[in-house]
Amino acid sequence: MTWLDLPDGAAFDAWTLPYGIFSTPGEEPRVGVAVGDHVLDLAPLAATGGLDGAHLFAQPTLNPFLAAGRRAWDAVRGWLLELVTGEPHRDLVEPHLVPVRDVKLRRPFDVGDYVDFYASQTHAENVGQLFRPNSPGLPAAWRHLPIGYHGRAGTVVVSGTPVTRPSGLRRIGPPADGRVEHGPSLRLDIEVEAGFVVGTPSRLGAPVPVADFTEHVFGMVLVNDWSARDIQAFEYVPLGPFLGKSFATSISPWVVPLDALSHARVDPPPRDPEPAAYLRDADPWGLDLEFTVTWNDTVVSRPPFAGMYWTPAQQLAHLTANGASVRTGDLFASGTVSGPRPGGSGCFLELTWNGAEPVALADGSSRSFLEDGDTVTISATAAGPDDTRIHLGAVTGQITPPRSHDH
Ligand SMILES: O=C(O)/C=C/C(=O)CC(=O)CC(=O)O
Ligand SMILES: [Ca+2]
Ligand SMILES: [Mg+2]
Repeated sequence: MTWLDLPDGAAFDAWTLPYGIFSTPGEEPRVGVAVGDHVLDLAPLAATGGLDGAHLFAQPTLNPFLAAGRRAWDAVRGWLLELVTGEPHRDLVEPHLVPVRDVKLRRPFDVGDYVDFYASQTHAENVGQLFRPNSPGLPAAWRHLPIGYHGRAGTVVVSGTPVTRPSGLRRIGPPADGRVEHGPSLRLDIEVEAGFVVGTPSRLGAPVPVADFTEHVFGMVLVNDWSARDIQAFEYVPLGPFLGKSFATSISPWVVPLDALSHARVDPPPRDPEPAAYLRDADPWGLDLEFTVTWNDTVVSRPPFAGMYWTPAQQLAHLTANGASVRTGDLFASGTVSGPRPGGSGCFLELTWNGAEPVALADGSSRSFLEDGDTVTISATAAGPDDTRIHLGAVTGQITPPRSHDH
């Protein structure tokens, strides 16, 4: 279906066509589209190929293209699909393919507001048991609305950015001892999530109906919501996560357009109770995505996204239900993706049951939480055309030691 010579394996195919920001030595960062092991340099291709709006791609961020809206996104994707599938376009396209090994990938968009949800029932029940052993499993509101919190947009970093181990106040010893100390986190964790990127803004005072999701949301990134469990567990009552998560949130460099996920739509789980009218959808859909979590060189889990209780469209409807508006570049993440079966944990808190059941890595070592020098890579696939699975890229990060005066 494509004239491109694509490598086998984990690379993007000629259908996914994700957008990112890349630079080459001595040149300005600009918009690229990933295919195989190449990046398509969109601005000069659009200029020579006669596409309107080439200026949207000679930019150091995707925001102008995100703001251009659904009709522009559809037009550019249609044009790209035509170019990569039609052999006659080869001479036009080939001069604008840059080997991915020669480029530096940047944070793909300027993040407006960042919201993190809590949509996996398994994750909510597990964290409930571990953090609140004497309380009911799910919080009272959980089945009525998609619980979330506003996170820190300014510390959303692109894949590959080192993550410094945060320091903070945490309990030492049994809670009954009441000892609290300041120091480097001893329970540094990951959270596997899908992040949704807003293109078209909404108006202040005008909630976004569930059915309008695709008018506003451009696409998806992979998210690692790094979490310092000891700092979080001490600080979060009653206002929620603060310093335990705000030090860094990593996203993949490539934003996969929603249209590339059209074959991955699945029915969400049954709802009980029936949600309020503003959260109902005539045609509700979740996504069949499968994540893979690699800790150093060992695959430690494969969290499935299809069973997430609240859908991205319900999350956007909820986020705006009080009249709060969204802006171009806003990011909202699904919440930790943990499936009900063994091997599906989306964080190490659950995988190792708060350290009680360490995991063995391929090098013979074992882990409960992250150590300095550890690298975690989260990749994902989705159901694609013709029963294929498409690759959605990866988000990776390595832990660097705490700043020296924090010891
Ligand atoms: O249940 C809690 O107190 C905390 C839960 C989390 O840390 C998870 C969070 O950030 C939301 C999510 O990713 O699902
Ligand atoms: Ca999270
Ligand atoms: Mg975070």
